[in-house]
Amino acid sequence: MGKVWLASSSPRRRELLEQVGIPFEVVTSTYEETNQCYGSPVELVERQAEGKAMAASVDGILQPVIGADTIVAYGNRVLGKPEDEENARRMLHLLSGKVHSVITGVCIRYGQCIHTFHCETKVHFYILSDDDIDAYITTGEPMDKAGAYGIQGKGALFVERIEGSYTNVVGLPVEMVARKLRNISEDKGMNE
Ligand SMILES: Cc1cn([C@H]2C[C@H](O)[C@@H](COP(=O)(O)OP(=O)(O)OP(=O)(O)O)O2)c(=O)[nH]c1=O
Repeated sequence: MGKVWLASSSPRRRELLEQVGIPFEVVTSTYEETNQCYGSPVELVERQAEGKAMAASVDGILQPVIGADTIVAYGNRVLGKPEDEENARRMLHLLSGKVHSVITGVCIRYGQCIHTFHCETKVHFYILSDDDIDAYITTGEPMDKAGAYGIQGKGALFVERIEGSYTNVVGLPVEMVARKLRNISEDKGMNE
């Protein structure tokens, strides 16, 4: 199948593909994200993942193009990346001592075919003090991450346990992606 094209500016998604040895190139996507939830959180992330994959500047290529979108869902609230430090503080207060979901939508566009799926991980947070939250915000780590924390960084100290995929929380469920890519390439082989 050769290299996949990753329509993402997220360093985490690159690192995850590198970690498991999936060869890739990064391409830019002109898709404008929204956290307006017109349907369920799953519909939102899947639609945004499709938008990112479809808006990647790779017309006519024969390799798979991957777009992904990660959000935090708590009750009926959808948390994307915080707009500012105050917003990050509010998000972390909301998640303190509670269980939330991290949902990543993934779209793999391959020729005329679009394969869209999602992965959900439940994350249990310890109770966080105001001091914990303030100290964390000064690290700058929350600002480019959905839900205002990074499980792969200092945010790990907030997490009591997770149920489901760890890589999904970091931004790309690579175990699902690898399996889907293998299925896609096997189907393609059979159809040739
Ligand atoms: C919950 C959580 C999220 N995140 C990150 C993963 C995603 O990069 C980010 C959510 O933002 P996204 O909009 O999914 O992705 P992005 O804007 O970083 O990259 P692109 O749209 O170009 O693909 O939050 C972590 O790194 N660690 C975590 O623990």
